Amino acid sequence: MSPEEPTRDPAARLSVEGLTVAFGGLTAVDGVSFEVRPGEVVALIGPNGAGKTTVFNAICGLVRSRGAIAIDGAPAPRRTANLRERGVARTLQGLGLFVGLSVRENVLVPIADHGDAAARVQRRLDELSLAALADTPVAALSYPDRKRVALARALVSEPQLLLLDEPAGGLGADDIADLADIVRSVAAGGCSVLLVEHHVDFVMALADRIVVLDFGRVISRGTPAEIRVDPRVEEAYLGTRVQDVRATA
Ligand SMILES: Nc1ncnc2c1ncn2[C@@H]1O[C@H](COP(=O)(O)OP(=O)(O)OP(=O)(O)O)[C@@H](O)[C@H]1O
Repeated sequence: MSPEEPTRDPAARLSVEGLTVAFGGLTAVDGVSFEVRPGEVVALIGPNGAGKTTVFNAICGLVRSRGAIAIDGAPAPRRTANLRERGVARTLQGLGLFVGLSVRENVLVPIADHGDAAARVQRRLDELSLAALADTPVAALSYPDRKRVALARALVSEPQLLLLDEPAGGLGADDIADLADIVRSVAAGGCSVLLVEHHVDFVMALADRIVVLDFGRVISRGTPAEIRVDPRVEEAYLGTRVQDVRATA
């Protein structure tokens, strides 16, 4: 296994090449390259501060970057507002929900001007077991329920590329298992998924491929089975998460 990017796939849904992001004197992301193919689940993992969220933010045009980011072979839009038109949706670590609005109103936001919006919203509410909470204000929901609302809101626009920032964070084992099922079914429908995640068991069970970052650079890439036995990953984590990685082997 090598941290080098394999030959570029012209059919990649997301292609990131030589991505570099600097904040003042700090190079937070340094020459990162990877691809996500249609229907594939790719996870970005790495220790705190490795640059994972910055890669996401660069893909979404939220930070200035160098290098090339392409969606379906064409340069990614530089403005977040245009991502949806290109079939991209993301969830945020902070969820970004309108807590005074109901579940249904929150999920409606991205497609409010579509003629079939109500039916599409209902379908996502059913799929994510949120129908019984449809008219409840988000402020009254538990954190796991709020996370499902954020996922429903991302899915309602029927994205071709779904970016998930720490989707398992703050969830218990049952909710994580449900989440893995939902992500698998989204990918089985052809949507590509890129996720940033600290929950190693979740990643190992779900991802087709993993890209490991440390200090802004790709230090390893491969299947979960390859990542588990890579000494470079162990060295980067230097602690309990490596034991987690091994425990699932
Ligand atoms: N807006 C910013 N201004 C300055 N430095 C930043 C900014 N955003 C991130 N950084 C720095 O860039 C580096 C990468 O941060 P980033 O949040 O991408 O890491 P991460 O791998 O997502 O970490 P975590 O797992 O803790 O969320 C860190 O050193 C961080 O302090």
